[in-house]
Amino acid sequence: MSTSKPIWVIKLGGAVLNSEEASNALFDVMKAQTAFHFVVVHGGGALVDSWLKDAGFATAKHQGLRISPREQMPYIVGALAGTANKQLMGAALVSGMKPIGLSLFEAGILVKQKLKVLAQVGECDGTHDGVIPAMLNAGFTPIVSSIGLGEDGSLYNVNADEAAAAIAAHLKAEIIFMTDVEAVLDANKQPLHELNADQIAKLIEEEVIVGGMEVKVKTSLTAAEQLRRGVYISSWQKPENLTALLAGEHVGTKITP
Ligand SMILES: Nc1ncnc2c1ncn2[C@@H]1O[C@H](COP(=O)(O)OP(=O)(O)O)[C@@H](O)[C@H]1O
Ligand SMILES: CC(=O)N[C@@H](CCC(=O)OP(=O)(O)O)C(=O)O
Repeated sequence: MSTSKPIWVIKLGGAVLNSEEASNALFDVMKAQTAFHFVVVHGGGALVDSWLKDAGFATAKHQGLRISPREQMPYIVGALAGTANKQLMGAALVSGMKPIGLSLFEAGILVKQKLKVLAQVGECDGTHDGVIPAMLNAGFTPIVSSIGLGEDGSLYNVNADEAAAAIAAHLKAEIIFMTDVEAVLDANKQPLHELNADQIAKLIEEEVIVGGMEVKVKTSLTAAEQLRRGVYISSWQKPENLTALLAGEHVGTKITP
């Protein structure tokens, strides 16, 4: 099914959940941009950290991905597909949008286990039609968590940047990664305006880009290669960044294929 307008996938890092002002302002921008359809894909890593801590679990990451033992999944799913998703739906509603909360399955993305050592961490593994085009045509704004379902019906925790990129590829949509820093920073904490594959590999090797940002730059590079154009990483802290990016202006770091 095709849609009447170009689609933009907006990946929102989970820290936006701590700023009602920023999330409301971002949805105000989307509401005002009537020439586009928007699909919001969100994280919530910090919320998961706090829920797991409160429940008495230790949590660890491997190359930016949270090792997700089966017994922790109720908390991870509850935080991401529950509280984080519904909180953002509330913000969208306040901006006059009609939000619909989805997981990766309804968004058309199938998931399988990534690596045995990461337990219930999923990776995107194929697609089916999903409901997003129908929802967009019906006037809804999909708000998608990064919780996925495997073929056997078990729940998986997918990194939200990877989830957003898979949805954008599936929908043949454009994508913007909005995070809690203005740009990718160099070893002197200065913003990098543009990065290509070689520079990314070097900065990861030198451990200048680490953790969540390592996943984000790698995923952005794959998305840029698929789209055959630059993909931006910038901050949700300034909602005007989103307006500028939609107008084709340079904000933050451009990852080039
Ligand atoms: N070179 C770097 N430049 C900027 N941020 C970096 C860098 N390396 C690691 N980071 C960290 O990556 C974080 C963003 O990744 P992450 O927390 O996964 O974001 P999000 O939740 O928005 O997806 C930043 O807040 C910063 O702490
Ligand atoms: C497997 C994995 O690491 N999943 C992430 C999903 C949330 C996420 O990616 O949140 P941000 O976008 O806020 O970083 C996690 O559990 O933290």
